[in-house]
Amino acid sequence: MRTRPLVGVIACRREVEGHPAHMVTDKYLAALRDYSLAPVILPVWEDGMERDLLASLDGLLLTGSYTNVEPQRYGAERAPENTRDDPHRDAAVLRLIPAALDLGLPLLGICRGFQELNVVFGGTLHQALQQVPGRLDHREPEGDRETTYAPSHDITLVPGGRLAALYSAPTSRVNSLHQQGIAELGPGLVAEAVAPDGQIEAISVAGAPGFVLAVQWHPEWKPREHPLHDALFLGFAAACQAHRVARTPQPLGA
Ligand SMILES: N[C@@H](CCC(=O)NCCCC(=O)O)C(=O)O
Repeated sequence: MRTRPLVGVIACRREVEGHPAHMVTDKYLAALRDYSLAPVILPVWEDGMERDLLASLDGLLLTGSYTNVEPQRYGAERAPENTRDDPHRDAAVLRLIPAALDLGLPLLGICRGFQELNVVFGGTLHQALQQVPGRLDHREPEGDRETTYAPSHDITLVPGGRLAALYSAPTSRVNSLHQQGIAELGPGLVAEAVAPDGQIEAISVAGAPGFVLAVQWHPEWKPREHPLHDALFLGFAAACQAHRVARTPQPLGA
């Protein structure tokens, strides 16, 4: 009897040894495992298989990536600083998100995944926050992984929001490894946390019945050591577990 909820994890398209490949860095998969979730890597195809894939899953994780959503997806000209694309992922995720929401699947977006949710809802992105007057430089600090994923700026949670319902403190301090960020928030999305410079750092979908949250930072980095990251994954895991129970036929008389 399967006990762990299955969570789809979107891949990035890469080339490995000259072959097209699908890639997910291990920390996303390890974080799901550490919260008793079973990760399933989802290929980034455009063949309409998303509903078949999602129908057997209990959650969807949209990971970060060093690539960016192509600017034409939100009607912008490419900025010179915007040099890394993944059109396969763009095409796949822009189909996966509506399908997951339609199925009522718990959804957690991280960094690029956060930006993807905004673009799917018709929002736009700053392509180089460090060039935007009044914005901090949100790019990752120089150093080893412990340095780059260490908390680097504060966030303030929006009182009464979905994120605040998971984590009671009004502020936290999060890591920051992104050059892009929300410019215009997509219609139907709700800001859940902001940085000191006003940059939106967490969003949810207005009226979504279940767990649908996306964050600009990286909670998958040692989540058990950071109370807010831990609260996010505990909330996501509980939602995926509830989805699995609801999907699993109960024996008569149970
Ligand atoms: N490319 C976008 C999103 C940044 C992002 O997802 N970074 C991920 C770093 C690698 C990882 O931890 O997965 C931007 O620059 O804003």
